[in-house]
Amino acid sequence: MFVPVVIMIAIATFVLWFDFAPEASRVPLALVNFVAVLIIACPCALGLATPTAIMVGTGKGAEHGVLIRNAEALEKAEKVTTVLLDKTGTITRGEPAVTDFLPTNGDSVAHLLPRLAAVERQSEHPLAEAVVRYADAQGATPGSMPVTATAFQAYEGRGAGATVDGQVILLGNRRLLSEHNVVLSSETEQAAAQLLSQAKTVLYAAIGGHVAALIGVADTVRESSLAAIQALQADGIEVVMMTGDNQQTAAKVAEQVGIKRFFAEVLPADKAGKVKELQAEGRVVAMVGDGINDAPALAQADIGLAMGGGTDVAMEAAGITLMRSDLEGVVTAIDLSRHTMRTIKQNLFFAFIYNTLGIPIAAGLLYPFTGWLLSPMLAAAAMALSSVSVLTNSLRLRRYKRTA
Ligand SMILES: Nc1ncnc2c1ncn2[C@@H]1O[C@H](COP(=O)(O)OP(=O)(O)OP(=O)(O)O)[C@@H](O)[C@H]1O
Ligand SMILES: [Cu+]
Repeated sequence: MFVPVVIMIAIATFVLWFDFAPEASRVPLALVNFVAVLIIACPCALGLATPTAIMVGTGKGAEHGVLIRNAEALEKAEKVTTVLLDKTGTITRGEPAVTDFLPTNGDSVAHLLPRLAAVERQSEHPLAEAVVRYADAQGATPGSMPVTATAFQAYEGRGAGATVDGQVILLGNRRLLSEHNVVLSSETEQAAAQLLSQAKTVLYAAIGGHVAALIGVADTVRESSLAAIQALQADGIEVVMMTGDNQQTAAKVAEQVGIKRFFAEVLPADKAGKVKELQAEGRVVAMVGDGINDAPALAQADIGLAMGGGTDVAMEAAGITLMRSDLEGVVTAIDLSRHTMRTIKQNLFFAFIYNTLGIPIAAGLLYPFTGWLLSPMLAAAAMALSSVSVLTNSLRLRRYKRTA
């Protein structure tokens, strides 16, 4: 579009000068102005406008621990209206630790713990690791035979199960037990409610179809989470939380960090669906997560941000990786995107104004009134100047400091 129009203007310039200029000088004048139009119209500044700003912006991001893998993420971040945060490992540290171990039917801890740990040793879930770590720290009864679990089964988003000493052991959330028709006594319910009220995750262990223990697991909220979430909200961005954890624990954590809307008990397979739901409400969604099961949601979101300490799968699915592993990076990414996009708009203006003002002058439009003509040399200088101003403007981004 641009090129044919410029060529047409150049040809028109030639023809008009040829027709209207004095006989003697009409060929050189027509030729010189023809060339001047072509030179001033050279869109090199236009071509530099976006990539230079993106380059400087990306470098600036890296300096602040925000690794931008694709330019598209940087361009889109300014349009984000909703930030969807995974709970575990994103808002919280993702270092769960067992704080309570409550046998519920008379079995001793020494009897239960090695059996439950044997099941969890075969699971890769962070909560399973917490149970194993706890069991190891308690020192499984010395001299006793190591317990082995067979027929291990992982229940996605619910827990795990295996057979130990010929008995089926189930370990996971409430849903896992309900699905296996294990009923809870009212005392057990109360003990669980007590743990839940402390923002702990409760794991229910059933042996042979009966509840045998409750395990309380705590994961602390990162110190920086609250401030980052408040900064986003102050910017008019809605912050939503999503987790596979239970309703009560989710509500507690959300409350601690000032989040009003959250989705709890979301199965791993449904996480991407939640992103779609928000997008269907007309929101531009940035998803922040760390786990393997966050990857589809990260890919579905308009921008995916992965925690640097998280899984490789998450980082691969995300356009941006936060090296400092805290939510500050989300604020920086969005703020940086705004600055970069503003720079790009200014650049396009600079590039465009040179061309649009330059072309008519080069064509000799002002000649009849002022006697002004743009020699090809000046045209070349003007063109170079537009590129220089675009570059200088992009380099201004190097002084970027986060404002929020
Ligand atoms: N190996 C396991 N052992 C015990 N409980 C488990 C196990 N795997 C899953 N669960 C239970 O299922 C729930 C959901 O697990 P899921 O992996 O979907 O999310 P999450 O780890 O709780 O957190 P988030 O979604 O915030 O990253 C856990 O909160 C836990 O109660
Ligand atoms: Cu040029």
